[in-house]
Amino acid sequence: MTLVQISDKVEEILRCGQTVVTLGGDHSMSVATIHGHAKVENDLAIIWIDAHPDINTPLTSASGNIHGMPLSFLTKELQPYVPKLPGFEWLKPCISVKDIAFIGVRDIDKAERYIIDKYNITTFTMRDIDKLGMECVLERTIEAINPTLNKKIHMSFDIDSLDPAFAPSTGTPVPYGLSLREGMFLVEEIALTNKVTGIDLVEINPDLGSQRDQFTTISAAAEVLYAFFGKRTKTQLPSDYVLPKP
Ligand SMILES: NC(=[NH2+])NCCC[C@H](N)C(=O)O
Repeated sequence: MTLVQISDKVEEILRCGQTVVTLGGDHSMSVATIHGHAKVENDLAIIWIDAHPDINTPLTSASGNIHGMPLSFLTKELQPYVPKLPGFEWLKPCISVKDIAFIGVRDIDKAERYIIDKYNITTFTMRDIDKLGMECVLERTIEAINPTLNKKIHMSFDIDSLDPAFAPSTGTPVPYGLSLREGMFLVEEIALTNKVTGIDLVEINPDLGSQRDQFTTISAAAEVLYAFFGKRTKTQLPSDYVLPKP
């Protein structure tokens, strides 16, 4: 599927009143999913859970990889710095710097640091998470980008936000990331806002690493989704349960 087709499909599903979950694959996919989401919700909050802020422009990226740039294409304020790329004519910048929050970032390029500082983009690094705890990080995130919860939320979860011990099969792993339980708790809490209508789960690459790495990564991705959709660890008791007596 091309990016335009993904954008149209996301829009179509949302217009039917459904929540969209997209699995990837390269994080550049979020250019399309957020674009499609914003066609339906013109005021959208973005929670970007990732080791990287992915806000390089084509002119600042050292790698040239589009997966490090999606937010620069989407953000209105950055358009003076983003050259028009062939094949991207359909793309309308649709979000604002004030609507983005980064959680879990720990590998920030120079230009990305400049952009985050210049526009004061809400950012919680691993150190912030260590200091504040995840519950507080999410509270502050909501306070910063969606204080009255009047906006719908797009949650973009890059599997490399997790520590490579939990998600080794990914293209750009960065050490000292979220534990799987921190990631699950974060998405459980985000789900409780009842505002999420779009979810990306990206950068899962089963071609990388050993069979065990692949299994670990895919299991972690599944746990994140289960956590979001409410699989609780609480045991369900049948209403007629009786504690046995000797
Ligand atoms: N979606 C990702 N895995 N992004 C990694 C980006 C790494 C680096 N900052 C770059 O721009 O190339």
